Amino acid sequence: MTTNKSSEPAMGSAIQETANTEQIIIFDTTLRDGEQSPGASMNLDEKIEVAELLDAMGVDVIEAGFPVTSEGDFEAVSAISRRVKRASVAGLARAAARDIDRCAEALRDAVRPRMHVFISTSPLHMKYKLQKEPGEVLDMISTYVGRARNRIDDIEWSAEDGTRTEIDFLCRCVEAAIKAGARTINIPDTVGYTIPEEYQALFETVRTRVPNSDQAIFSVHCHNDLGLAVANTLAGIKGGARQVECTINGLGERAGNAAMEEVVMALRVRADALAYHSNIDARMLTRASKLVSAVSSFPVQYNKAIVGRNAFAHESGIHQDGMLKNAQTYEIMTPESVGVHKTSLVMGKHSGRHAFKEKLKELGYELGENALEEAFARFKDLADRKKIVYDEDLIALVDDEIIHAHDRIKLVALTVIAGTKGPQSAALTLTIDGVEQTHQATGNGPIDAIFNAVQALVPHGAVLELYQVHAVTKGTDAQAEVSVRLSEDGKTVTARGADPDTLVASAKAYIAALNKLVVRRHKSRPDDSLAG
Ligand SMILES: CC(=O)SCCNC(=O)CCNC(=O)[C@H](O)C(C)(C)COP(=O)(O)OP(=O)(O)OC[C@H]1O[C@@H](n2cnc3c(N)ncnc32)[C@H](O)[C@@H]1OP(=O)(O)O
Ligand SMILES: CC(C)C(=O)C(=O)O
Ligand SMILES: [Mn+2]
Repeated sequence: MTTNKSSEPAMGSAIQETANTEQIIIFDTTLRDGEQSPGASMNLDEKIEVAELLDAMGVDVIEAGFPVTSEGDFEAVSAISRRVKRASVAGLARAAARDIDRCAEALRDAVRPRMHVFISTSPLHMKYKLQKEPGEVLDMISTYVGRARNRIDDIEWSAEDGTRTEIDFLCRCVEAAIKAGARTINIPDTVGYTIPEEYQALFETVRTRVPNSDQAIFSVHCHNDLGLAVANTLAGIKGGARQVECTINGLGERAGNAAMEEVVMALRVRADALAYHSNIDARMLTRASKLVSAVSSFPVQYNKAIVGRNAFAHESGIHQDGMLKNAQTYEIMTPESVGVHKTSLVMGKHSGRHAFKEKLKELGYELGENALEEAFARFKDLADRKKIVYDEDLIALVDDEIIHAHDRIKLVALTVIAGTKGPQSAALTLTIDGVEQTHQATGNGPIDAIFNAVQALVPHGAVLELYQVHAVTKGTDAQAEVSVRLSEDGKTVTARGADPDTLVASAKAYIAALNKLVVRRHKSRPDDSLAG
């Protein structure tokens, strides 16, 4: 489906160049926090493939894993460190000697290694999880950030559960981390608890109150427990954060992390309101989404922003009409800008004439006004009965329309009683040369009953040589395509009928074959009457 891609910018929809805006560092944690999603484990080769794609698409920091957790994680971080040449490669470590030493070892071959040390700072986490006093945690920050810094220059420190931490204590922790050598300070919303205004204010306060805060880059790391991960991420940026931690498809613990594709495109599409940019090649977002979905076995929800299969699909007639006139009426970014080949105008029961006509044109059909109206009415009827109307369905429908426009026998109605308790019966109404006639017949099965009813209404001596059914498309609501071959006086005709109801398709096919036979007969016996 081709849509009119007007170059005229619509309000708020312009995709702007990023030259004069500040850069946001994109820290991808698909391979670490993303892999913490239950059931999302990836093997080594898969992780390497994802890391290479992240590197190619312009991710600044790739968090490759948590080396102390297992041999597999250690090997993944080591292997990715050897492969990735452009992005920084990060490994996670608790505030513990073994974690830090293992992490440094795993990052040994990285061109740009980063160690990410974390410890909880909220009263709840310190008391129940770590079972440590705040003073002990403060000391651990100094000790272990310092230990990490002795091994690697680029150290990030995270205040786990930062958004539920007392602000004075948080400021003291951040100050200690910077003093011990941390270059990046991450204040995660570990449990997805914060709201945008609060998160923005948190960054503003910490940056104002901590001495030497300008020596560090502040980072956001948001979880989606309340569905606010991306909103909070953007608020954190407004509060002064310049690094965003995110994952492809929003994969991550529980409800997931902020989705990279959403953050990147929010920055691009709303560059007028948010004066920042990332270095991500957005055209690779869809590919990355598909890869991560495949390797993690996590399906992408159909209506997922940016990368969901419906993100650029339109079914409603009014929207489709708008799209055909100017794509910006219903799209705030082009599908191409995120690597989707093109907008799709999905044909369904909400579609209108403009889209139907356009779709037929694309399939190679130019119908006159009357034929188009008739085909449209039949399409609506089909769409009412079928969830998705595929191109093949439309082709079957229009071919049927074109082929049968001049038929002398037409199907009007069919009611069949079938099931275990026979005999099966069919009540069939046809128009024969414009006159409506009905007959009820029984048979050995519903198809036999239908064919007997046809035989009664249009008596003929033709022999049924073939009856065959196949599905036009997939799914239990697929159209059945029935082929029927009849022979009479040495003449053989074959015809097809399609319908989601196999019995109706059978009746159509039989009637279509009779119509062809009538045409043949007509040539030798022009005055032949059809009705029985
Ligand atoms: C918010 C996040 O995403 S944090 C990252 C979460 N990711 C993971 O947990 C990855 C997988 N984890 C694992 O494989 C294991 O938990 C390991 C290897 C890390 C540790 O395993 P174990 O030694 O068996 O400890 P376990 O996981 O049961 O408990 C965690 C221990 O670490 C301590 N701990 C937790 N966080 C930290 C921290 N940041 N710094 C120091 N100690 C910490 C806990 O207090 C607890 O200590 P305890 O044994 O003295 O009570
Ligand atoms: C390890 C940290 C950064 C984390 O994932 C979180 O707090 O959510
Ligand atoms: Mn997290």
